[in-house]
Amino acid sequence: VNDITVKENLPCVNENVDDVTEKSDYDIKTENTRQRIRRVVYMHSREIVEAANKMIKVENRASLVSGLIESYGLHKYLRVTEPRPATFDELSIFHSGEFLEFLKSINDQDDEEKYTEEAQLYGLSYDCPAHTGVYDYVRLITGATVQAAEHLIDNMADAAINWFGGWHHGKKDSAAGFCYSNDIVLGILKLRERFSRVLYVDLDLHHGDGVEDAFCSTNKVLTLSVHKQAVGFYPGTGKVTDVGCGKGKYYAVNIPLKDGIQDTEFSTLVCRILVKIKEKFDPDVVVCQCGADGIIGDPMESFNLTQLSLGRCISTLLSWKLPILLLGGGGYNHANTARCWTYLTSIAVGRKLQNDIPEHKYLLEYGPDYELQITPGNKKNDNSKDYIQNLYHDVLYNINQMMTNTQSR
Ligand SMILES: CC1(C)CN(C2CCCC2)C(=O)N1c1ccccc1/C=C/C(=O)NO
Ligand SMILES: [Zn+2]
Repeated sequence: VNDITVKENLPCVNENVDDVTEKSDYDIKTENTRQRIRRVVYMHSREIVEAANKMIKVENRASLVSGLIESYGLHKYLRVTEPRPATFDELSIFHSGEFLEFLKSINDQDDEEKYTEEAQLYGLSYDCPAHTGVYDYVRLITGATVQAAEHLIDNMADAAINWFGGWHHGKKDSAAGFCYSNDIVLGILKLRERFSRVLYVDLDLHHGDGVEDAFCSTNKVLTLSVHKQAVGFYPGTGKVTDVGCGKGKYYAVNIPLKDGIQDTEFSTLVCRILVKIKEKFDPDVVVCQCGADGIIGDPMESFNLTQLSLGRCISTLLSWKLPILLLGGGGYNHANTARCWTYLTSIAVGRKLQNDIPEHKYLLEYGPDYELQITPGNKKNDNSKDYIQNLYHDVLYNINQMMTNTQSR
């Protein structure tokens, strides 16, 4: 699918492009021909949807996400790109050879034999089982994220989307938290081949520990994670005092929150912190993990967000006009996750969407309202005003300790 020619989409503009002031017809015409329509690469193929569908705990979610995006006709505004599997060597840029050899060895086994001693060693256990074909799955998902990054490096796109990626708990030598590899770390390492400073933003309900750990001692990658923090809640890391180490001290930023936070409070806090980080760190490229398990209706039953929160964060990041990589992640209410990522895709391409879910194969999954917009619940908000105020100041204090990009050069 080629990206649309400008004349076709004259009436619609990217909502982030500055408004055209009063101009003559000629100016408006030339203005529109010159107007930047964001080039958005969208990683998608039947093969990756089928592989992602098989992932336990998110069965069939991939079909819902890609089905809803197509039902709104958004693929007409996207550069749909078939992902290629990552090679063993590409995966070993971050993951250990032993871990990869193990994943390869169990790829063709059927499910029973997997809970061996060795499996436990690599983070695969009863509550994080590896299904048949797990190595093929890891190659495809990770290859898609790395390839999306390559499009940004080659300036083939202004934004790149891989809703099948975003597995932020993956460790160098083990699976963790249902992440069998860490596609995000490999995507960031790919971006670092070309970009000097990478900003990583993690909007998932859970702390992005795998990505933070991988880059905790460098000042070239700033990791920002906003997540739930509660006793016994996975993974348990990500306190506001967790700021990174060595040369990377103050280049890890954590925003730990309690249950019940809503759109306005969440997006105001995150966007104010993003603006401060932009000023101090001056990133060249952005990677954003858009995990949707903080949305109301998710079985995690924690935050009280709708897709508007993530939308406001993405709009802020897009307004910076930096190359940006958007990734998926958690999200266990599959219809709401599809609603969220379809909405974010529409912001990236600058198209407004009707609230009625279009007629398509999975329409029934969106009952009983059949609407795109998610309605906030009336959960108690455990985040007091004081807690949010103090948290904001603590986070700002940490950011101000960061050497400005000029000082640290
Ligand atoms: C098994 C699933 C992934 C699903 N789930 C819920 C929702 C639906 C059924 C119970 C969990 O708590 N999970 C987990 C179990 C152990 C460790 C981590 C996670 C989730 C990680 C995550 O989302 N990171 O972003
Ligand atoms: Zn999560």
